[in-house]
Amino acid sequence: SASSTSSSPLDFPYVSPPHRNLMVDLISTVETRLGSQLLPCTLPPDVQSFQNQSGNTHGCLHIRSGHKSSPIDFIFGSWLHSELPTGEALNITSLSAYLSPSTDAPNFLMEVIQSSPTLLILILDLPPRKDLVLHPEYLQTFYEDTKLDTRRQLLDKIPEVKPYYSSSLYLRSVVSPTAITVRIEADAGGPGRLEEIIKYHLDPIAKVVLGTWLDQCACVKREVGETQRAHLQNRDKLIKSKSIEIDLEPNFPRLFGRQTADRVLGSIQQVFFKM
Ligand SMILES: C=CC1=C(C)/C(=C/C2=NC(=C3\c4[nH]c(Cc5[nH]c(C=O)c(C)c5CC)c(C)c4C(=O)[C@@H]3C(=O)OC)/[C@@H](CCC(=O)O)[C@@H]2C)NC1=O
Repeated sequence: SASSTSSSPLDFPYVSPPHRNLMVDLISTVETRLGSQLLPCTLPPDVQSFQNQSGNTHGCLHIRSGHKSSPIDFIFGSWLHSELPTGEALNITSLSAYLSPSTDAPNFLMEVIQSSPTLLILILDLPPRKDLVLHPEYLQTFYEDTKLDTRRQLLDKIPEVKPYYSSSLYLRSVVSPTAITVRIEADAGGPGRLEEIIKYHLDPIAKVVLGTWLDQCACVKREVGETQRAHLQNRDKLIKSKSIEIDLEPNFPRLFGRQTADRVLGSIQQVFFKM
């Protein structure tokens, strides 16, 4: 149906063209590949797009749940723009996909946080959904055989790329051994340098990681026993609530005011926990 292939209204208006093109390309790749398995976004319009009283902070959120028969739990894309008192702007763009307990394959996570024209943080990973020490075959299948670490090593070669350590030890524990968590400071090369790194390095690498997730995680049948499924359900629930707690709860009330933050977080929880 038309709704299954509708391009999402996420137009990422506040970021540079290479950054916008990357996000739009990734979302259209997901919608093309998985659109037939996804329900349309059912968030209220004032949650799909929201802003603070003074209108200097805007957010846009698009979440599509998978059909009951689909291994996709939901996929969300979002952008957040906040003008800082210094005149600079904070831009956060994200694309995440959560799989349902019918499969134990990894999820997909990408967050790009830009806090100045020359400083960008990239989190790009397939977060594991099973303990890698207890399940070495899981490490082999999703992280060794897919050669994901070569992408991380490629990025490492760029002089402006440095490791990024989230202030949250919990989030550091959630990502995979091949996770890309970097900060890119490109002030030396002038304003165009950061756009160049996004266009020629982040773009192709993000597309390979998403392609790996689509081919090896979202579209592959995995056998999950009853007890394993219950364990997965619990683990997924914990990660979802911790992500909201760490990502959103510290910032949303401050950025949007209590009323808007409560409305948006309430809607997110309804979709995340199928309430
Ligand atoms: C599962 C593994 C995860 C990892 C590894 C992870 C990483 C990080 N996210 C951060 C943030 C972040 N993300 C989003 C998008 C978003 N998140 C959710 C969650 O359900 C929804 C529903 C949406 C769409 C609305 C916003 C709005 C936002 C912030 O404001 C916050 C940030 O940038 O502050 C500067 C950072 C916080 C910790 C830190 O400062 O180090 C850190 C980099 N977040 C994970 O979930």
